[in-house]
Amino acid sequence: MTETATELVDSTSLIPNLYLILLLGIATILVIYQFWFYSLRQVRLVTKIPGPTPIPILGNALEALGKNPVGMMQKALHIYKDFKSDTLKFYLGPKLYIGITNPNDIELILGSHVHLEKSWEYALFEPWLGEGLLISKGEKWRTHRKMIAPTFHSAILKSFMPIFNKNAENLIQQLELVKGNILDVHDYMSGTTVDILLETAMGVTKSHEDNTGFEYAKAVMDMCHILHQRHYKFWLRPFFIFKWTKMALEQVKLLELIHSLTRKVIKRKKQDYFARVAKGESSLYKEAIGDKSLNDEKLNLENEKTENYKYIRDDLEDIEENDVGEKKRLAFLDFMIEASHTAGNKLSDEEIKEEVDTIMFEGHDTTAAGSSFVLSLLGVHQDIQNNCVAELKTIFQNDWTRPITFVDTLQMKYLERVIMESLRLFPPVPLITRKVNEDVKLVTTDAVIPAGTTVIMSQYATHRHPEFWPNPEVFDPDNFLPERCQERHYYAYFPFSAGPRSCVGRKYAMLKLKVIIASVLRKYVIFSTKDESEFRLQGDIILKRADGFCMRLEDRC
Ligand code: HEM
Repeated sequence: MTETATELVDSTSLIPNLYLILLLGIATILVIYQFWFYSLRQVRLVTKIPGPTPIPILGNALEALGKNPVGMMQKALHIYKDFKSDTLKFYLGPKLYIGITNPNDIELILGSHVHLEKSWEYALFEPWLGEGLLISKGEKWRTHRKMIAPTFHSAILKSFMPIFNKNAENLIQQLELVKGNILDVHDYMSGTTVDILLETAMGVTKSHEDNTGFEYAKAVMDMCHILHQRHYKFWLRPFFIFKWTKMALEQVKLLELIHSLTRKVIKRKKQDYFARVAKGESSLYKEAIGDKSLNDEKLNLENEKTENYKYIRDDLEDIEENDVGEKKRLAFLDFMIEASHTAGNKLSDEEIKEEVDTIMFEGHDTTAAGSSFVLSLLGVHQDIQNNCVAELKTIFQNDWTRPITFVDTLQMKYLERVIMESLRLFPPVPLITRKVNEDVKLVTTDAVIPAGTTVIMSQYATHRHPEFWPNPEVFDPDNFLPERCQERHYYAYFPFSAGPRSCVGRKYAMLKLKVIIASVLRKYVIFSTKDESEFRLQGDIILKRADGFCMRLEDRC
């Protein structure tokens, strides 16, 4: 053989060798990875918990790849049904997630004063909400919650009734233009909810501030849209990737608009506050917290009474019906400014801004989806719609168009059950997560959830748990008759979460839902264009119908 021929043979035999070395290298890395992975304490502790088999390095991430929110929801439900287990585990990379659906286990997390920390996924909200109530932790969360909870006091909520009524009337005027046609009611609910929040949280209407109120409302809706996108397109979650996208530029603009208006309004509201103090006006916030400041023990008792038990029955019953005068009709923001000037409290302007932004975010999409599901279900279940109307007739008798009073809402017992049942089948927040910082021994299995794990609790799954709900898939408002509630495990139903970190706005939400839905029902008969089994759900931050909340409204004679 010539010298050139030998060189050629040597160089071609080198190529397969390189592949072989590369393959061997990868195999060795994978073996070492698997060895390391299975030696982790968190992995060893949960071997008894079932779940899809993770692949090296990626864990179970491929299950979600290429899926839109509808596909994600379907995939999650398939996995849950396939394993037929109350406890499931999965991994994103080496990160462990455990889903629990049995109320006895959920109580260990939600009922605890220890497991209060949100998981890292909530960081997505930080650029908008800063360290507002939804994501703050530790002492900051405790002190802020203590200051802010009284701003949702019944006396204050009652003062919002005229705003709820005025916006319900505006809604009806918009619906008048499209009655008889097929419409997506969510568009209308979303707009109305944002308008109501603008007024009740910030004291701003769309006509205020040279159109800035209008722009603000739109910016809130657009920001919610960006958050939803980042939620399911999980590769957009890390900021170092997201910051290169067009969406990030849009987010910067939207947040500039949102934050600058909030700051401007805070400045103006502070001047109003000092003017009220100079005039010696009495404070509704002080009335709400009572003369004594709330000490921790009282706060805990309040939590147990209201957060854990009362809202399942009529959480508004404790309010007397005496009118709150026009001059006292203030917004949450005014009350927060008062709170920040109440002895013992500390709340900077920036912190007030974060809390107002949090209310705008938390209160918007949740109630828009909640009310849209109620209307969709009433459109399907004509008999239940008729029962609601019969109740409204006994309340309003011959005066079918007058504004809805607070006392009226207390009498809407059947409608309340309808709303609760809708929140059971279609909870606007379909799952919540917590990071546990200590090991948690579960009640329903031998397993221990290791410290550092993200625990997922799905309202959607637990609200349909056959052990706790006799006909879980059937829409039956009587599930919320007092006697049935008493028999059921308290943590079988938690649309507003439960325990010390539950939704601070739940009474506000229930009151607003009653006014909006009763207003629509007084005016229109609702016809759904689809049967309930045809609703296509998308598992986003907020549960929605991917097929739209389509219905037709006809005049109720
Ligand atoms: C149907 C309507 C609503 C539903 C289903 C709902 C549900 C929830 C849920 C499940 C949580 C716990 C979230 C978590 O742990 O990650 C929560 C928290 C919260 N919600 Fe709501 N919510 C609703 C309406 C509202 C409204 C109208 C407001 C304000 C006006 C509000 C303000 C808040 C706030 C500030 C928190 C954080 C509480 C804390 O961490 O201490 N929510 N909500």
